[in-house]
Amino acid sequence: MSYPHRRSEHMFNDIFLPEETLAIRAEAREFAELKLRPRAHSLNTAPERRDGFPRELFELMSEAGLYEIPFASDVGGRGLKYPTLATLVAIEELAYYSPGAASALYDGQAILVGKTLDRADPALRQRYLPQLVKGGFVGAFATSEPEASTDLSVGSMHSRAERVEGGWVVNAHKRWITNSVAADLMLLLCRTGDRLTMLCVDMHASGVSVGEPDLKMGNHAQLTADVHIENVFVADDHVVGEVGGGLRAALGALMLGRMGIGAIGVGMAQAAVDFAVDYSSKRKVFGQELARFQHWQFVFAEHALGIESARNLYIKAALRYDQEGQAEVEAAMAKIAGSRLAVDVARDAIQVCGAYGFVRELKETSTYFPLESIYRDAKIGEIYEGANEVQRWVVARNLFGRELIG
Ligand SMILES: CC(C)(COP(=O)(O)OP(=O)(O)OC[C@H]1O[C@@H](n2cnc3c(N)ncnc32)[C@H](O)[C@@H]1OP(=O)(O)O)[C@@H](O)C(=O)NCCC(=O)NCCSC(=O)CCS(=O)O
Repeated sequence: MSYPHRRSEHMFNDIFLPEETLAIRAEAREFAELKLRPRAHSLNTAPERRDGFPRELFELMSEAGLYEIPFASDVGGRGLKYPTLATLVAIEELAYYSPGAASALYDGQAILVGKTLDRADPALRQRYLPQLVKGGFVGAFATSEPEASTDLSVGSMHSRAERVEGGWVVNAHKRWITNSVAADLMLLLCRTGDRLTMLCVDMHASGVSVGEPDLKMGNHAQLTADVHIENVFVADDHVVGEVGGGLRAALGALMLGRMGIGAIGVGMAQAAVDFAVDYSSKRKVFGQELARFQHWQFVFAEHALGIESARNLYIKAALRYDQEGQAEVEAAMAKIAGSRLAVDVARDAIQVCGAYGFVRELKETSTYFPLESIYRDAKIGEIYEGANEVQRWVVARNLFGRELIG
């Protein structure tokens, strides 16, 4: 396919972003154009397979230094002043071509795994984070279970670790675990008595097994699978944070992950708008271009407004986090706005493009079309890393107060 002009070039001004963030956007965009774009169609449409982990892309991302962006220089990172902001801008650029790859290889690897390790105790952090920054291992972040995901309370969690001398013996069954088919290390949330604890588990230990990847509606580049852990020993020095502090560790990382989902939604929405605006500016019906119909002008003007708002929201969430170390409400809002926008834009973009929106590959001309996969990929944003209903709850309890809302 021929790629459309990016409307964000003249519609969105990064005027208040620091120079370092602008440089990261340019760098990530160049990487996405050169390395991701040629692989995007296959990544976004090939069905999930156990041997389908996009290792080549993972290695290209490592070589390009993309995993250095979120971290401080003592672990080999860039040592940026606004690392979260830079990370989110990079994730938006990756998601423009492949939301699934952006989600698995950046949100999952760099944010959920990387940022959790970043806040682990110094020895564990130094042991693993420099390796992650160099692309030395694939990580997985495991909170969800067959019957626990939105509700991560102790009562709903079945995975558990029992105290033994020098550490813990773990028995667990986790579900929807991103990157697990290729993971070397997994951060596991489990019960330790009446509290939850996060443990760092060697995925090559005997007793760890990973199922076949799930066949999902979208995000095919993001492989998820069940993980079973039977009587695996985890030493005390592989507890992430404090014993009993696992939910705090998980929710702290998920808060950043939710900003990432917001940025992914913006990248997808921008890609869909760019394609649809190009198409509707050229395609004639009843003697005039689709874009001349006021209906479509209003629809896409609303979506331009939505992109402007959602992009500014994730930027604000990241900036606040970089300055104050907390941005729970902004992260929740950024996730809702970006993920909802992606679904809405993808639906309307397909509608205006008709069959050229619905098709994945036109056989007559061997041409690929992007909207079909964007529509499929968009839906999960409203669900994972804390369903949008939970995000509304987070906003509401800040609005009304915990005494009333809980
Ligand atoms: C539904 C919830 C919002 C309910 O939360 P709770 O009221 O049960 O929890 P809190 O009392 O608010 O907090 C518990 C604990 O965590 C600490 N905490 C909370 N927020 C933060 C934060 N932003 N940063 C750091 N720490 C935080 C808080 O201080 C408490 O610590 P202590 O107990 O005092 O030590 C909540 O349960 C929720 O958000 N649920 C959704 C869970 C979720 O996102 N599930 C998705 C799982 S992962 C996934 O989808 C796939 C990932 S993928 O592969 O991409």
